[in-house]
Amino acid sequence: MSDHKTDHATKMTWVPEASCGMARAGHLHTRHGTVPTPTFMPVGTVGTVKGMTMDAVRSTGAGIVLGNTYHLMLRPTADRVQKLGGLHRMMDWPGPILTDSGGFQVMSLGALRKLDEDGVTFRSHIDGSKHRLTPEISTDIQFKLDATITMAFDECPALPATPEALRKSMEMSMRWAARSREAFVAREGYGQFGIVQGGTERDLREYSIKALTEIGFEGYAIGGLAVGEGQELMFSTLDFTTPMLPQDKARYLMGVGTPDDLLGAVMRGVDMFDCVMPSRAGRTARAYTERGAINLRNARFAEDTRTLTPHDDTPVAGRYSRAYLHHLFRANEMLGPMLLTWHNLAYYQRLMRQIRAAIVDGTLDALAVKLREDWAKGDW
Ligand SMILES: CNc1nc2cc3c(=O)[nH]c(N)nc3c(CCc3ccccc3)c2[nH]1
Repeated sequence: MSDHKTDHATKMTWVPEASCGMARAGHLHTRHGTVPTPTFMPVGTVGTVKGMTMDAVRSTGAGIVLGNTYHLMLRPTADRVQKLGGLHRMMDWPGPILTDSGGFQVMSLGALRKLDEDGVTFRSHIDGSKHRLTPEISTDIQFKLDATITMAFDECPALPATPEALRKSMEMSMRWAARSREAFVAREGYGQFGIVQGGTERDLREYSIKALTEIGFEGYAIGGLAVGEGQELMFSTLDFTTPMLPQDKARYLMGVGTPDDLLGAVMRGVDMFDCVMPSRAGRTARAYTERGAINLRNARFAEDTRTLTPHDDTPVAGRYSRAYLHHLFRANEMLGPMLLTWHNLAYYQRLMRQIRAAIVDGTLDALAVKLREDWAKGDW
């Protein structure tokens, strides 16, 4: 008797369109719409992409936004989000939403925590109250949030770590992945992603992929990276990890990254990305441009009448001078972080569109050379 739960494959599918070397262009079809990949997903941790209305987020071309089990279970709680109609209704975002499972945030945010085979007990960084996350609790919270894509509950070990410690952590995450899948309620157009662990060890990554693909998920995330290992180790880990993943499922590299990280990871077969950098940089006067990043608090921008980028495809890009943004940040005006977050997210979306178009017309290698040259040139 087959296990009906896992056989009842949800209709979330990733369909390839073109490839260029290891890079792929495709579409992710979900209950809340279809998203072209490669795609960059803005982080909306507590039900908001900080400083942005969802109309502004949509204007950048973003397709999927992220939410966070850890933050939302603490405030306003999963039950209240469910009462408010789920994240889509509460945030007024009709597109797909991916929520992380919370384990990563507990490790990096939760002050005191106790980890055991069953799950993790931790105290809220907001009011010190005690909470518990297990694969079942995390999966149920993501159901109440009405996440389009649910992430398996895992442990993301800090690097550097010994191969033995990485193996123990990865094996527990694989047991948790099976429990997460068991707790997942399959619905038309919804999906659950398994998270590959194993640090930078090829044999552990191989074991993890085997375990996850035997369980069967609608997509696979590469976890355990972007935790300080550096770009070289991240890329070398991708070099042997992505080829072992199923060709017909989306791959999501968690927590990545800078524009140069995105380019290199797409060229190594990754389809989906998330990173707080463009948003966080927007709040700290750091602007991403075609010529690298610049700090708008710097006095050299005080009378610089140029815009941030030659493109004028967003309400921000072609309208505001560097001098004005410099003034807003010096004056600590809230419009500064709002406009610069908008600009940075639009830059990331424009970059992903450029990369995707180059995959489709087979010119990705030439684009990579051009992008890296321009980033190295420094301000235009
Ligand atoms: C910045 N680097 C970074 N490395 C990560 C590794 C993991 C990992 O191994 N497991 C899980 N579950 N998440 C990770 C995350 C968080 C990504 C996220 C944040 C916000 C919303 C939705 C998703 C990571 N982020």
